[in-house]
Amino acid sequence: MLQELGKKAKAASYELATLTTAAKNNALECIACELEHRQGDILVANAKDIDAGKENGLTDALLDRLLLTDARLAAIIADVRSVIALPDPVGAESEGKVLENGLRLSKRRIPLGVMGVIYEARPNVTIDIAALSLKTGNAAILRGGKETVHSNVVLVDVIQAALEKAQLPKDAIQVIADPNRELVTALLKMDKYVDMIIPRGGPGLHRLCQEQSTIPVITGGMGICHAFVDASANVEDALAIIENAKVQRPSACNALDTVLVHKTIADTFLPLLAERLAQNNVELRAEPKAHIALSNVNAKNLHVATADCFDQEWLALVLGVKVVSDVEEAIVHIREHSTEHSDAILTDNLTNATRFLNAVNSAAVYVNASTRFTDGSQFGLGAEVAVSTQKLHARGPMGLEELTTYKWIAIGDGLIRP
Ligand SMILES: NC(=O)C1=CN([C@@H]2O[C@H](COP(=O)(O)OP(=O)(O)OC[C@H]3O[C@@H](n4cnc5c(N)ncnc54)[C@H](OP(=O)(O)O)[C@@H]3O)[C@@H](O)[C@H]2O)C=CC1
Ligand SMILES: N[C@@H](CCC(=O)OP(=O)(O)O)C(=O)O
Repeated sequence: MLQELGKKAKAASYELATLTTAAKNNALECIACELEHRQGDILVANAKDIDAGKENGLTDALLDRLLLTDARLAAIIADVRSVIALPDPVGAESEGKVLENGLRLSKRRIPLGVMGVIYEARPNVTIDIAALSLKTGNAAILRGGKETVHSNVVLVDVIQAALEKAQLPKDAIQVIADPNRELVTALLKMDKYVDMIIPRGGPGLHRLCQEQSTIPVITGGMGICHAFVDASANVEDALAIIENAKVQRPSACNALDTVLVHKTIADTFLPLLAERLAQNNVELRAEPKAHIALSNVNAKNLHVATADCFDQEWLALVLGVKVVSDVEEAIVHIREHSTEHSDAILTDNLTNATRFLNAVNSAAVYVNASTRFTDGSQFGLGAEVAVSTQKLHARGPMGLEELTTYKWIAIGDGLIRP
């Protein structure tokens, strides 16, 4: 079954690679219209996933990730239309030159081919990946989280119906509906048909891909994200940024996990932070110095940090807190504990901001802004296929450009190499 999926995806990818931008945009508009038209079916399927999720004891955060509503569907449709409005990177020529022998050379941007994407139980991701893949002339085989299988089957059915209306191969976007994990492992070996594997998920999934994949992998990895509050930070701004980064959507990979506070402001800043976060029921896990700074505060959610606290991606309303001597100690801590996803410095000191930007090598490094911005839509990329936490060939939110590669175009006139 999987081999058949791969074969069809490969065949579709050859056709997609030569489409005009207008044809691809037309297909995306058909998808937007079909999503509007089939809204009822989609919400019914999603309700089945939600009911099953509740029966299986999914947490509120995971149920929220799974849920579709009228408003969320409208936002998904708007995202498809924003991808239509973006420039198509495919076909762009660069580095054009004529060699002394007359050979005319240039680089032309082309699709990757077929992408295998394994991702969490979030139905909007299905549409995001499909839209970005189609706009870049790629085919995709999708394997979303098992909890979202009803939603994904209907969403891919909607996409395929729209592709047929647009007279494009429906196999451009296919779904693995069987939740058996052995199929994921089998997908990782389909190098004959699949050009790139993109796993969005936790360490178990990444280990599996590292050990089993015979196909290049771009990892959308977990985020252990930090904010360093420097001595010169604007207190009100710092409190608002930390609150946003921790509370606005704690289950996301770009949510904050650890706050590092400069020792000279620890006694004043930490009680204010504890008070602010208590209003949002955030639990603090404080290392000894931070715990002392909080000792006079009636912090009902305060706990002593255990050894592994600073290597946790909480995905919940929990925050590690530590006092550091200066920006250098903050950088050392981040190098040791960060997953190189998103890290921030909150400061009014230009020298320290510059030092942090140069020394911290995460996919997104922020000055005086929330780590929650690491997102394709927020970065103006329309959507994202994943937030890459590796160095090759893409980093951070992967939009259209990151789903392409290039080939050299060489035009001669009967030229031979002497
Ligand atoms: N950087 C990024 O782009 C993103 C990162 N994340 C990260 O993902 C994690 C949370 O998502 P969560 O859903 O819990 O992630 P999981 O890793 O548990 O699941 C993600 C997907 O991988 C599959 N999977 C996981 N382990 C295996 C395995 N051993 N064999 C086969 N398939 C496997 C799951 O399948 P199944 O359905 O069977 O469980 C699911 O489809 C966090 O760490 C978060 O930071 C999340 C979104 C985006
Ligand atoms: N794109 C996201 C971040 C990645 C994401 O979807 O995370 P998750 O909540 O783990 O599925 C956002 O910030 O909106």
